[in-house]
Amino acid sequence: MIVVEDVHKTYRGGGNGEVAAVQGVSFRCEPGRVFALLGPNGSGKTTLLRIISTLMKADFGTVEVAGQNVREQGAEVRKHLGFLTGTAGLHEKLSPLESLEFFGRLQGIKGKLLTERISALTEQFELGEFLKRPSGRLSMGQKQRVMIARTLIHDPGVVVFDEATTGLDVLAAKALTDLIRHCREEGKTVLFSTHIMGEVSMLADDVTIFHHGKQVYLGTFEDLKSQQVESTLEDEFVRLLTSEEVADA
Ligand SMILES: Nc1ncnc2c1ncn2[C@@H]1O[C@H](COP(=O)(O)OP(=O)(O)OP(=O)(O)O)[C@@H](O)[C@H]1O
Repeated sequence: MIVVEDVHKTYRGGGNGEVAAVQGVSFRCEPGRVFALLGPNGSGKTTLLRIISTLMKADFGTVEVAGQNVREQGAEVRKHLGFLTGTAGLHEKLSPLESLEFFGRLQGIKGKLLTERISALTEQFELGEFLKRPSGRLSMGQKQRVMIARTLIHDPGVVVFDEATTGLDVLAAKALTDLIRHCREEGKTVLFSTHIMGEVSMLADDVTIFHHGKQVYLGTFEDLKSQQVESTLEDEFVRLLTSEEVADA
């Protein structure tokens, strides 16, 4: 479970003055459901996901992951959470096996348990053929599978994907969408960000739409569809964004 309550974050300094990236956001992601954070570029998605993943602190508001407060119990939160971003990379010289061992140890897993986790993930993501090859010599799709396995090494109950399909071809993107469905079947809490409505309609049970750091929609995907005014969901997404701009003006 992820509970986000009235979170605010403003970037200060850096030459561009103040940027109010997240402005009073609240929602709840339930176990066994997939929650999508949909928004255009610069709407605050990454900022919020970094706060949820303990990589950044909010100015105001609270976030709980698996019942733990991200500000006060960061280490505990990280035990329950896997975080994958589209910009994540692998150390070129380390093999997938070495990466998995390294990240497993970082999560406090060792010995027989670590060996068992690595062999389960090797099977699930078909890493066997290149498990000991330096990562610099893997294809994009192979690297992506290793990064997913690395994210899941500690079998987290909560999984967060930040624009994780960016730059992937259809097969690699499909592997990721299959994984998201698999996580839901296993009863995990899944939160993913995207700027693509098609990914939301393929995967999400619940959705919030971000614009300029504020929520212009929060509810189930079914309700979004049933309240739709425009003929396509893509047009409905644009309508929700532009009506918020009009309201702000
Ligand atoms: N470190 C930073 N310093 C100053 N401003 C920042 C910083 N990081 C992000 N911003 C600004 O905060 C706003 C929200 O950015 P964020 O990256 O959270 O959005 P996003 O929805 O993830 O965008 P994208 O889809 O392009 O990745 C943007 O206006 C961005 O320029």
